[in-house]
Order: sequence, then structure tokens, then C-alpha cells
Amino acid sequence: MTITHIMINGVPGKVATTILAHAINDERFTVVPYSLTGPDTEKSVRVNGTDITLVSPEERSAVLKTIKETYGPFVTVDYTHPSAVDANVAFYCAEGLPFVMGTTGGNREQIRADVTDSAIPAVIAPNMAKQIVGLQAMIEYGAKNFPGLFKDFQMTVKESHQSWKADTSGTAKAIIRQFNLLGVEFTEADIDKVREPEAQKAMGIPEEHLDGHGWHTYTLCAPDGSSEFGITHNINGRDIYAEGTLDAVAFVEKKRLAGIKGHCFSMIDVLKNL
Ligand SMILES: NC(=O)C1=CN([C@@H]2O[C@H](COP(=O)(O)OP(=O)(O)OC[C@H]3O[C@@H](n4cnc5c(N)ncnc54)[C@H](OP(=O)(O)O)[C@@H]3O)[C@@H](O)[C@H]2O)C=CC1
Ligand SMILES: O=C(O)C1=N[C@H](C(=O)O)C[C@H](O)C1
Repeated sequence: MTITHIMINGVPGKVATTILAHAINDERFTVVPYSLTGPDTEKSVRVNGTDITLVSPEERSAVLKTIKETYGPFVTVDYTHPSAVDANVAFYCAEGLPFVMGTTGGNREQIRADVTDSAIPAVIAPNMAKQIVGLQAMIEYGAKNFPGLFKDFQMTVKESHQSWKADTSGTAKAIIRQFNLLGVEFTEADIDKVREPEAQKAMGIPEEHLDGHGWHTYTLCAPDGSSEFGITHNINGRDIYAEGTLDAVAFVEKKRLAGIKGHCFSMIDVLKNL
């Protein structure tokens, strides 16, 4: 089995740390013990017995030189902050670092264009939970094959996440774009964002998951009120994102070894190639 080197950026953030803990225990990978992180964090953290050196934005170019010399090629995973996405993608493209981008936000058109103009393959997706990706693929199939199927239906979208989440759900934004193709008139501004713990408890979200959950419901009502359709995905905790992320890393490494450059893949591409 080929062992892939993997560097996970965004530690000590919640998702990056979860992915790191899973990667350490996954025999397909060797973790590069560095993480590019924000300007205000400590110098290192220990995760499952592995010491990870945290690299601030000012230090990253110099430290990357050492990492490349020490470890050779590796795949980068990004679970940082929506405000960091654009600069991080520009950095990965300029430095020739194949990557998996789980972070939401940023200028999604621009980051795809950056990858297209670069010499690397990448996977970019707002949701790495394979079952949610499968659901997205089904909705996308419907949008391609039955455009306008829900024309004139009234949609409501409710998404709840931990109170400090920086942005509106990237997953919800991606899914409503598919519903637009199905004929539904709905914009990102219409999304009902729930961030208040008391409101979340009232929705039935377990208290122990108030600081880490993603509960989404999409409801479609017929114009005459005679029928209603709903799609719900309720995730507690963050473990579900690890398997898909690590499969995406293995996928990107295969593409790198095959010499694929300047190509942006989705998690649906990963799912189709498992
Ligand atoms: N694709 C998917 O399946 C999923 C995507 N996500 C997305 O992942 C992202 C991270 O979420 P979460 O872990 O909860 O967030 P956290 O706020 O817990 O972690 C973000 C981390 O990124 C660090 N950071 C800030 N600026 C930079 C920078 N310039 N470069 C590198 N790191 C930086 C932060 O450091 P500091 O605290 O010092 O600012 C922090 O440690 C979000 O966009 C979220 O929506 C989440 C779950 C699943
Ligand atoms: O911040 C989170 O937690 C999540 N972010 C992603 C999003 O914005 O959709 C994925 C998931 O909902 C969890």
C-alpha cells in the first residue's frame, strides 16, 4: 500500500483536530506534523500523542520550504476559516500543493479558477459527509433530468449550527442552487439560520452537541397547499466528516500520481470513485 503524507491546516480548530485524530489512526496516511493556522494561536498542540507545530500566516512560506525538503510531496487538507479560504487557495496553487478544501466561504468561483490555472488537482466541497454528498448527487440528478419539477413550490430552509459558526452553511447554499434548477425561487438570504442555543434545544438538538452540530431541513409546499415534501439531514458531532475527507485525500493523491493538473474535483467525483 502507498502511504500518503498529509498535512491538515486549521488545527487547533474543531474540524481540523477531528480529522487529524482520524488521520493519525488511518494506515493509508502519515501525518506531516505541522499545521498552517491563524495568527493568534499557540506554537504547538498534542493530538493523540502526536505533537503538531502550528505555523502562523507570516511564517508559512519559510516553514513550507523545510516541510517540502523533509517530507517530499504531500496532500493538504484545509479546515480553517471562511475568511482565510481565498488566500489559502492562492498559496496552495502558487506552492504546488494538491489540496482538499473543506472550509466553506470565500470566493468559490475564484478558487475554482485559481485551481484551473495551477499545476495541481484539488477537491473542493462544502460537505464531506458521504451520505450528505450522496443526497446532493440525487438532488443534482433531479435538477439535471427534471428541471422545473418544483416550479411555484414554496421552499423553506432551516439550518442550525454551533453559535460561533462564522458563515451561513455552505452546504445549504449549494443545495438551494440545485433547487433553483428544479424551479424553486429561493435565495441565500431566505435561509433561516439558527444559532441560539435555546432555540436549538427547542428543536431537539441534544445539549452535548450544541457546540458541534449541523441540522438542516428543506421543505417544499405545493402552491395550493395540498402537498408537502421534506429533506432532513441532522448531524451531531464532527466524526462523520472524517471518512469522506480522508477518502478525498486518497483520491487527490491518485490524481497527483496520474499527473492530473489544474483540475477541480467535487466530493461527488470522490464518491463515484470509491
Ligand atoms: N466540508 C465539510 O464537510 C465541513 C466543513 N466545515 C467548515 O470547516 C470550517 C472550519 O470549521 P470549524 O473547525 O468548526 O472552525 P473553528 O473556528 O473551530 O476552526 C477554524 C481554525 O482555523 C484557524 N484559522 C483562522 N485563520 C486562519 C488562516 N488564515 N489560516 C489557517 N487557519 C486559520 C482558526 O484559528 P483562530 O482560532 O486563531 O482564528 C481556527 O483554529 C468552516 O468553514 C466550516 O463551515 C465544517 C464541517 C464539515
Ligand atoms: O461549520 C460547520 O459545523 C459545518 N459547516 C459546513 C457548512 O457550512 O455547510 C458543513 C456542515 O454543515 C458543518
